[in-house]
Amino acid sequence: MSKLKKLTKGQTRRIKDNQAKKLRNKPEQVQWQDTELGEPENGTILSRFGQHADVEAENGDCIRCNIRRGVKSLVCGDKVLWRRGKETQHSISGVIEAVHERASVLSRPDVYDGVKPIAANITQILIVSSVLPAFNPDIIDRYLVAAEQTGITPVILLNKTDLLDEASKAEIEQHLDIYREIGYQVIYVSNESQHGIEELKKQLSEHTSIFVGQSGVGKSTLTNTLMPELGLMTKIVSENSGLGQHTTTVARLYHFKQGGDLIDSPGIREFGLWHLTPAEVYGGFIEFEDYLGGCRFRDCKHQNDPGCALIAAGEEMKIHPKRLASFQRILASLGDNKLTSRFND
Ligand SMILES: Nc1nc2c(ncn2[C@@H]2O[C@H](COP(=O)(O)OP(=O)(O)OP(=O)(O)O)[C@@H](O)[C@H]2O)c(=O)[nH]1
Ligand SMILES: [Zn+2]
Repeated sequence: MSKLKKLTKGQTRRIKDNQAKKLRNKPEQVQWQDTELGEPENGTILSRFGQHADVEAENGDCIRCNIRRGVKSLVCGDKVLWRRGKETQHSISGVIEAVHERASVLSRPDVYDGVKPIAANITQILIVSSVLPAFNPDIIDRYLVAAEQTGITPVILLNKTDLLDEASKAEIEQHLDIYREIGYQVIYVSNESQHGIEELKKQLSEHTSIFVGQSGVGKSTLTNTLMPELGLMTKIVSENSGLGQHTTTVARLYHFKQGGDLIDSPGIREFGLWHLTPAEVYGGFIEFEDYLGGCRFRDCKHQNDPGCALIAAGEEMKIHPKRLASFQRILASLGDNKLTSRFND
């Protein structure tokens, strides 16, 4: 362990100079007087960048705002109270005063703060799967566990149904029926044949959704099918210098024409890869709840331990053996049942 050395005078001065420089380089900070602001209005955060956020007003206007210092946490999807600036010559045209209570929050692990919220008020997580890359129930189960952690409803989507042949269809349908029996909703779609797209549009219309799933299952293609105008919009924003860098990394809320919202960002697409504890995995297999605490040993690993209530339930077909096997594989993959995280390594 190295001891912290006292800073020299020169080091202290350089740190101060750097801090002063940072403050000078800060983006435009408008100091609003109370009389320069309109009445508080409700709005939704479309995207947050550092000291600023884009708010959507109830009339659909998009206004770039400052954030009051008292607002401790603000992310895409937050419902806020904000005030419009009466002066319109600034690029920043309002102030966010307060955040309404969140119905849900999606957070990712963070080395400094433990967890960091990245989006709020998501009501539905669409777990996208396909036949190419091969249908993989273990990955779906892992996403289900992560979704259950957030309390946000997951829906399972099988994409690329145009690629299903008779043999693979029977096998996959059988597996998806297991999810239906547990109580999850399953939707079949294809971007290619448009099969199920109308049903999907209906499913999205009353919700704020995110698409998750392994690479190549068709999340981007689905987004393009549902929002053909989005590809164009992203391009225009990226070309508008100064804003482009934000649009590619920061979570942003988009509207579907037919109703409903989508939140997307590279960070959100990493959802499900975040660390899990054995207890979280157990909690994420919702049909195992009845057996919680029923094992003979308190530290039962549910692998081949004597008196394991889950193994007994699997043998009696009270829980599906395929789900039990997947549960056991996920637990084993956590590595010695210790916390594992790519972020905390
Ligand atoms: N046959 C068929 N191919 C599809 C369908 N949907 C998407 N694809 C193809 O699948 C490939 C991967 O699609 P993407 O939309 O890039 O997948 P993604 O999930 O966004 O992948 P990442 O961006 O890596 O996370 C592309 O070549 C698509 O053309 C479909 O319904 N049927
Ligand atoms: Zn057990």
